Amino acid sequence: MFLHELLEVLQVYQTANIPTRINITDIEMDSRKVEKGSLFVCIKGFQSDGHDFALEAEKRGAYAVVAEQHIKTNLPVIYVPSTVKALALLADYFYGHPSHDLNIIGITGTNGKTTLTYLLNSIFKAHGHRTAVIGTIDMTIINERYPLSNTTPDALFLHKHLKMMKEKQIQTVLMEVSSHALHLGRVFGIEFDTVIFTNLTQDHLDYHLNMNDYAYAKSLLFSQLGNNYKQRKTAIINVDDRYADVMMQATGFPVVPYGLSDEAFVRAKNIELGANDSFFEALTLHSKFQVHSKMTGKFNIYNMLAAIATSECYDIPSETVKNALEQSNGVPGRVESVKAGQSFAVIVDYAHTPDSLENVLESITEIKKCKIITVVGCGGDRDRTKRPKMADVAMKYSDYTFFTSDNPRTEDPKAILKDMTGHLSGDRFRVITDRKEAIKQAIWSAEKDDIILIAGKGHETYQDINGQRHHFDDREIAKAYIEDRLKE
Ligand SMILES: CC(=O)N[C@H]1[C@@H](OP(=O)(O)OP(=O)(O)OC[C@H]2O[C@@H](n3ccc(=O)[nH]c3=O)[C@H](O)[C@@H]2O)O[C@H](CO)[C@@H](O)[C@@H]1O[C@H](C)C(=O)N[C@@H](C)C(=O)N[C@H](CCC(=O)O)C(=O)O
Ligand SMILES: Nc1ncnc2c1ncn2[C@@H]1O[C@H](COP(=O)(O)OP(=O)(O)OP(=O)(O)O)[C@@H](O)[C@H]1O
Ligand SMILES: N[C@H](CCC[C@H](N)C(=O)O)C(=O)O
Ligand SMILES: [Mg+2]
Repeated sequence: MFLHELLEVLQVYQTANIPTRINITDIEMDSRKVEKGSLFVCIKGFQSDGHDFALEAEKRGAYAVVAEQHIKTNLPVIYVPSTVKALALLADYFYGHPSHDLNIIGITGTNGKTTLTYLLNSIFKAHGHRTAVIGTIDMTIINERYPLSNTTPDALFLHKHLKMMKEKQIQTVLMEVSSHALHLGRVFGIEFDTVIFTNLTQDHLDYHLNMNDYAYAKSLLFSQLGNNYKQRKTAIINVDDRYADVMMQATGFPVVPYGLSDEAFVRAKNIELGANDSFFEALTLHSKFQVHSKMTGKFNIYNMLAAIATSECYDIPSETVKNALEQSNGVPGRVESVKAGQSFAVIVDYAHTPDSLENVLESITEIKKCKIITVVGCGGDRDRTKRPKMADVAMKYSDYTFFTSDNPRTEDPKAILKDMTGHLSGDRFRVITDRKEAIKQAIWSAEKDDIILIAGKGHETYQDINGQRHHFDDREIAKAYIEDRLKE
């Protein structure tokens, strides 16, 4: 592809010093991946600055560089105001606008994104679509799984893999869109067809200045839905959330409000929440049907309503939606039971925010027969202000809590635990830094009909300590200790 085409994409017309007939064979944002013929885009990061690697890119054979500040190199340099946006636009063009030919459903919100991608994936598959999922657990293209290091990968990765999906005749892509991704322009240039807002509660206040700043980042998904009103696009919004209006105001496209209040176009009535299942009657503008799901918790009713609202926009028959929801076994690491024949329940859940922890504990409280024992920690290098709040939530609902490490990352685990528990007193909790030991003690302390909640790491199969990932799976560890105890 000639450089002049890419310059047009960036609307850079003063090209006197740039030989425009250079043939660009690849676009890279990481100097270590540059090969002969690449266009290297310098991105300012949190650890390093891509502008410092232009020389390395040149040595590796780059043909040109895109930068937002002055750099020294013998290569032609295209200066732009934002290299992040330039990267997204270039990638979109270079890979042939793949998002235009795919049905892309973007989901944002503090909690429920992964769950919703799974529910929608089941529904769209049942409707006969070839699907792909991009999110926290991995990227799945039909049945092939690819690990990801971010919930929402960078723009270069996204446009490249959307092209791959198009080549594999994927029709529908279900994609989690994190607030970091929106703020850092990772989804810039992606043509979404449907966008969904689940909810907004506290998280990531290490990154966003405050809740309004966080809400603004989320609203970008709605404002970036486009402005070609001839296209069929929809925003599906949880109308019960206090930030619903922020999302609604950000788009001019039709909004389908869902929730439990009367304003919702897609609602649930006669909700019954069981220990391992739930029942409700779904009411939409066009249909009414009953759902008996294997998932429980009021928050999962919201997730199912969002899935129903979305399906209706695609005219998926309610029978298909009902069957897919009823057959869904939920999501790995989300309210996942660990069973090895013990007389008490063990639930592993990914709740890592005050609100999700409260939701899951509230649901467990509704079904409890005896004590609730919680094992929970907070991740390092993340929002510190959520730590005491999560501890308070754990104490509010649990008879006994083991506070322990999550992923300490580069922080001292003891300092994280001090942030969580420094203000607590009494004898209803213990601090055990070693997560394995905390799980062991929780399992050995449980009595018949108690419920143990192991929160925070869900599906994760590692623990990040000082940048080193060690194999660690709450479900495996819990199961092993239950089996040990049963042998006694
Ligand atoms: C804070 C943040 O989002 N950081 C992301 C960022 O990394 P960074 O800014 O540290 O990058 P950097 O190492 O400084 O590098 C800057 C530039 O220099 C380039 N470089 C660097 C070294 C070199 O030798 N040559 C070179 O060219 C890099 O390729 C890059 O273009 O860019 C990386 C590549 O895209 C991301 O993987 C990384 O996410 C890190 C791992 C992360 O933890 N992010 C979290 C906060 C995050 O994004 N989370 C959300 C989910 C949140 C949620 O909703 O729960 C997510 O979407 O994952
Ligand atoms: N709609 C919801 N509202 C509130 N809490 C929820 C909702 N759905 C799930 N949860 C809780 O939040 C946890 C995380 O759910 P899920 O993984 O679906 O969210 P997510 O938005 O993908 O999170 P992340 O930002 O980490 O990717 C679950 O384990 C559950 O405890
Ligand atoms: N996507 C979230 C995941 C948090 C999971 C929790 N186990 C932790 O490590 O803090 C984040 O990066 O903040
Ligand atoms: Mg997720």
